[in-house]
Amino acid sequence: MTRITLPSPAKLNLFLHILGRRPDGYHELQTLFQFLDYGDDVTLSLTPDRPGVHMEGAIPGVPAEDNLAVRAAQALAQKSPESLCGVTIRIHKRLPMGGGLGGGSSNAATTLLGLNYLWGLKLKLTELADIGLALGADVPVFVHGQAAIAEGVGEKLTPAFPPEDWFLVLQPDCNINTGKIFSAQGLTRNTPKMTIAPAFEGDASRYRNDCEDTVKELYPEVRQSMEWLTQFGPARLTGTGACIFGRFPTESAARIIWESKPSGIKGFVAKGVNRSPLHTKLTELK
Ligand SMILES: C[C@@](CO)(OP(=O)(O)O)[C@H](O)COP(=O)(O)OP(=O)(O)OC[C@H]1O[C@@H](n2ccc(N)nc2=O)[C@H](O)[C@@H]1O
Ligand SMILES: Nc1ncnc2c1ncn2[C@@H]1O[C@H](COP(=O)(O)OP(=O)(O)O)[C@@H](O)[C@H]1O
Repeated sequence: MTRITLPSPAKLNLFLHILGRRPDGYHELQTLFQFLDYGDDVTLSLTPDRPGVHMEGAIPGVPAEDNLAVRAAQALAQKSPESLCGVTIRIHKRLPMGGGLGGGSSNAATTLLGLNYLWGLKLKLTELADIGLALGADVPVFVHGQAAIAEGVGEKLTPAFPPEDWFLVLQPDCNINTGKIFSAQGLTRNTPKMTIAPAFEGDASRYRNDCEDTVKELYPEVRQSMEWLTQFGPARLTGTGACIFGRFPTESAARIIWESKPSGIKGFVAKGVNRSPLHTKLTELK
């Protein structure tokens, strides 16, 4: 096979607690990741006549050399001593950038797994996750493809099995810089570490996103969307935002609210899944 198109799903942080700050300035987290059956598509085409890693169709605002998918392919190529044939990467982007849905990290993970397959490298998931961690804290969970509680800065993963509900995700019209949120003065940084059952049957009110108050204060667009969605039930921020989500037991319940949303706000309805659609697709191919 010389060409493959693979899903690159979104993630939600169903909760995100900040436990403290490390001496290097990074924050210790405890967060629950679940995937959505919605995301980008990544097409990888081997180019035997053209060595190197190339992008086809640029992503606005992201130079090819900074694209996490390109960087992932280059890092993977370095792992292999034998000469590999070139690759062209094309990304069909549906996920907003800087939305807290992990699109860039997911593109990197899909590229790592896809090229491991096309190049026949046979690296283990743990090896691919290590390569991915150097690109971003969220890459390893996408590489492993199982919903998980993440600790540390996101690298210590424990498989989790939260309910696979439906979500209405709203995309407030602002781009949030993760570093700005983590450096905010009023950010909660002392949430106690919890013991969490993998089935995650706990009382949801014990869990929250510690970035939420800071983000709502700095970005009124997020506060307004949150106020609107909260009319129908609890709404929460994913990652450091800007996207927020509400949870629903059925697709139709989520769609009814989606259809009544204020004009101008973007978003989508998707199902939460504990196994990444990327891994489901790769299993079908093998
Ligand atoms: C917090 C999460 C939860 O999923 O947010 P989202 O990116 O999804 O919104 C991620 O772990 C984000 O991880 P990652 O994607 O690696 O963060 P980056 O954008 O590289 O971080 C930008 C800056 O935020 C700060 N930062 C980031 C992560 C962390 N655990 N502690 C920090 O203090 C650091 O100053 C870092 O330089
Ligand atoms: N393939 C990519 N897709 C999206 N963003 C990318 C990509 N490669 C690099 N980036 C950069 O990573 C940043 C974070 O993007 P993304 O992972 O989509 O959001 P978040 O980390 O908030 O979930 C973007 O603002 C962009 O500059």
